[in-house]
Amino acid sequence: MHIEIADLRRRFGRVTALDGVDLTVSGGMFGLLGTNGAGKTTLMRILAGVLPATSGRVVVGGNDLSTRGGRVAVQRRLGYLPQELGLYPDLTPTEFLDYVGLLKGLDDRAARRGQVGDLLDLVGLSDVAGRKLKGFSGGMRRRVGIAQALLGDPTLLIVDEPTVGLDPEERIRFRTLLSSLAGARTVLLSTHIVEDVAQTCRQTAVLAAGRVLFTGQVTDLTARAEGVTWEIVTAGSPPTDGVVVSAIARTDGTHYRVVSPRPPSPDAIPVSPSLEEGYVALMRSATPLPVG
Ligand SMILES: Nc1ncnc2c1ncn2[C@@H]1O[C@H](COP(=O)(O)OP(=O)(O)OP(=O)(O)O)[C@@H](O)[C@H]1O
Repeated sequence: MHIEIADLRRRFGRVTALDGVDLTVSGGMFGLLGTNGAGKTTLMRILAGVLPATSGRVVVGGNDLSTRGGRVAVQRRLGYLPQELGLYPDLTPTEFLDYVGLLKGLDDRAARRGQVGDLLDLVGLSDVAGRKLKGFSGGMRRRVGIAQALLGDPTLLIVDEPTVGLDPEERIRFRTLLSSLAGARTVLLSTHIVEDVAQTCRQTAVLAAGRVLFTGQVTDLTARAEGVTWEIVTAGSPPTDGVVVSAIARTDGTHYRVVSPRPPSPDAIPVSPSLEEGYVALMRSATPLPVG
């Protein structure tokens, strides 16, 4: 589903959460990166039709979100997993999904129950379908969350920071699930975890202080750190020039990877960057250096 955003602004009192966002999203999985407070949740909530924009234009699948008709049309084709999804602790996943299905207008009881069963299968929760939600781990809760978002077979799936707080194994499992859902759908994934985008998305955008700093192919964001990423191996003190992205202690010394416009030491070796290093290079180039 095609999304077109033009000069989108949203203020909360004196806080400007979105400050003139222009963005185009087409099918597949799209990663929205940004630090805490960058405006990701605000953008997701506007796209989901639960928060109005202050100004600007958002068109989703040909529907203008500034009109009620447009919002209703989009909500019919939308699945949304907000950052904080309230689950009813005394319900089982089957009961919870059945309830959300009713709210989404899936009136045919047998068809709804069928869909709930299929979705529990898809997210790997069939074995615990009869257990109360209050005993579920963070990863299991997130999987219930994605199942409720998928009720009604939406063509657009919006997921806000879905991997926060998950252990590494759960995180990998969850993002693999998201990738598998992106085939025929557009999946918009908001996150501050660069690795989630590196592993799942071809297209990405980076938000900072309510503005789009970058939008395009993930490989082009990685390329931002081309020629400015270095490796240094030393048993001495850490490099002070540039941003140290990783430090791994090995028998021959600590291996530092550094993003810096200049070689951070005479024996620094230029290396191929990762997406995380591309992100760091972008953020660094966008941050004015302190004067003096
Ligand atoms: N309902 C609100 N009332 C007042 N300020 C808000 C509201 N929602 C968001 N903001 C402010 O807007 C800015 C953007 O917030 P937003 O939650 O969209 O960022 P984010 O990128 O999703 O960050 P996080 O990853 O921390 O959720 C922040 O300064 C935040 O404090």
